[in-house]
Amino acid sequence: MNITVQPGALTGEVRAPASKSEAHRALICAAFAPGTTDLACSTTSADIDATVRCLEALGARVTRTRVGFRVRPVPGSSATDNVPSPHANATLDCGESGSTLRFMLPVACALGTGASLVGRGRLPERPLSPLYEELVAHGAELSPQGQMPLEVAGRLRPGRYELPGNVSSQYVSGLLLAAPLLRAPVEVVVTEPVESRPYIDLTAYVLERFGVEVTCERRMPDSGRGALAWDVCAPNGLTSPGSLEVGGDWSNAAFWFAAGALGASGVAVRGLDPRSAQGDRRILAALSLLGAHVLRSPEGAAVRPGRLRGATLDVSDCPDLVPPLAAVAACAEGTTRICGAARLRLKESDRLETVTAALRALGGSAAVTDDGLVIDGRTQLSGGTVDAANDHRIAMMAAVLAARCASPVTILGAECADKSYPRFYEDLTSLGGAWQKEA
Ligand SMILES: O=C(O)C1=C[C@@H](OP(=O)(O)O)[C@@H](O)[C@H](O)C1
Ligand SMILES: C=C(OP(=O)(O)O)C(=O)O
Repeated sequence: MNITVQPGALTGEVRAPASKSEAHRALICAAFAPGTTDLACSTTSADIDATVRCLEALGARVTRTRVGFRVRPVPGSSATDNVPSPHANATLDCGESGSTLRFMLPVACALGTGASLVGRGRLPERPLSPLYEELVAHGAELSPQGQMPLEVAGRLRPGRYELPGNVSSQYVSGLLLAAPLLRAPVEVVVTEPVESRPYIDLTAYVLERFGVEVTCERRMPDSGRGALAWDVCAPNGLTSPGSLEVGGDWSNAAFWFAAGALGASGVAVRGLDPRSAQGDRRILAALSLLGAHVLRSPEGAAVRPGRLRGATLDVSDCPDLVPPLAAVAACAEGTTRICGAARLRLKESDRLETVTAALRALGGSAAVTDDGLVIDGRTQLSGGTVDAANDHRIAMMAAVLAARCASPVTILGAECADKSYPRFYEDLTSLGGAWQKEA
């Protein structure tokens, strides 16, 4: 689907969709915790649905309720023995979701009943190394990397796992989510710098809601290179909290906050926890640094335009904020340097290239550096055609940039927003955005 968004400021208030990062983690824990878990999760998305599909293929029963999901665990996850016995050799369809693949792979290895992981789009090309090698070193038998289906056999052993901190935090989260299934101590040692660290903390936070203690301490190994070590010991596996709320999604709300900074009288997003474990709530601090006016509330926040000026932004802990931040930087006076973003090359698209291409297509000025972007701001952009490159965050970035364009913005492949935010264009309309589908 190609759409054209008319120039014009957005204004008003929307409710944030449910956090996809929290939903993946809560669904996986619930699928292996004895008893029924009710997850309050107001919306779903293609990525969340991919995790649901994988858990159902293993034997969990997940139903959509009025408020979210009811999860009945994989057979065998009972209060007495709690030894899951999933469907053997299940096909786990991860769709295009990197989180689903990187979380379900260690989980499938820990279950030890064989599985076949499949996926689409850019997913088969997205890296698994060195998680792959660590899994093999601990008893998993995996078909060659880089091709799907990825066949899983063998059974993972507990113990000490070592990973670098600069490829994907999803590797660490996947091992932590698999650890309670092993019933013996698991230690994940991650060499610094540990990028996307808030996502690992979010995993620990959700595991703790399911009765699993996760500790983290800093180590200084003989090599002199610092490391963080996460320890999980869950001899009794997971315990369902009965019900759990999935918070609003700060990563997706960030597009509306960017629209507020680029607009006329501001945009508010409600349904966001100001104390959320999601690292992307730092969007507010970053927009303040760029000169926007931020008003926090217990329910979320509102952002109004200010005198926007360039800044240096280190995004190593919040890579998903780059598209909305780049949109604001493109309209801020002076130069913005985004650093700590090398990993953006490994997302749904090579996001350093696709953000740059999108800004240039709309008349902005941006260039890729070794670990990020340099953006020179303009007060107004021209408008034009952006290829979303099958990347939801590029489509949403282009849509909010229409606020500062002189002529319309056409987005090719705009439907990819469904990956994390199927209601995005409806919410755009409710904020006064005018758009139509192209024939
Ligand atoms: O664990 C998660 O939920 C995520 C971790 C991050 O990935 P990396 O750790 O690979 O940067 C982030 O970009 C992704 O959208 C979601
Ligand atoms: C990179 C993302 O997700 P995933 O890695 O789960 O595909 C994203 O949502 O921007």
